[in-house]
Amino acid sequence: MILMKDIIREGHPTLRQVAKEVALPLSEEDRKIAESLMEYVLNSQNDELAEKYDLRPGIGLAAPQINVSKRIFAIYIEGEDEPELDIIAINPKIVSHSVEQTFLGSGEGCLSVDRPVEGYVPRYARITIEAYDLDGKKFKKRLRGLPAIAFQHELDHLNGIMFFDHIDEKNPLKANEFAQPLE
Ligand SMILES: OCN(O)CCCc1ccccc1
Ligand code: NI
Repeated sequence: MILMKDIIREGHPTLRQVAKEVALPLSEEDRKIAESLMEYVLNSQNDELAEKYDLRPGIGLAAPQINVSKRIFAIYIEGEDEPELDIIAINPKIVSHSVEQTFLGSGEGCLSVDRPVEGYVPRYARITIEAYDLDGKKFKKRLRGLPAIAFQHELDHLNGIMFFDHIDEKNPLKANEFAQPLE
């Protein structure tokens, strides 16, 4: 299982690389990588396991964060009756997006960043995405809210982008006129 010691931190060059597309159907090795990312995300949201293994909670994890420069990530966001988003995404793409932007009022963090970085991270408010699942089957989703933000945060990792790259240096808490905070 993935532990915090397996997660590389800012300064590690792999976090700034553009990750490689993955061959389909998935090799056994790539399938195990994808499953281990989701296993970490779920474990980290389980209070008992997170405490037992000293895991920092995260709603997503991308392969580059365990020093695997491949276009794979996992996201799990709990919901009322069912998860808001529960995906393993292989070779993910944003195929269209709103002009309108959004941002988390509390800013963003990252398992690969061991410090708080203040500031709004502007994201597209609504996105249409395409990706492949573990079985190599293509799927398409329309996302908004936290699922849309999380998808963009993880996709950034596959392109060597960190959340703080989007924060306005001069005025970190400036939200441009298009951006509506996500309540
Ligand atoms: O890349 C995964 N990660 O570092 C865990 C946190 C993900 C995250 C996603 C959206 C907004 C805030 C934090
Ligand atoms: Ni991150």
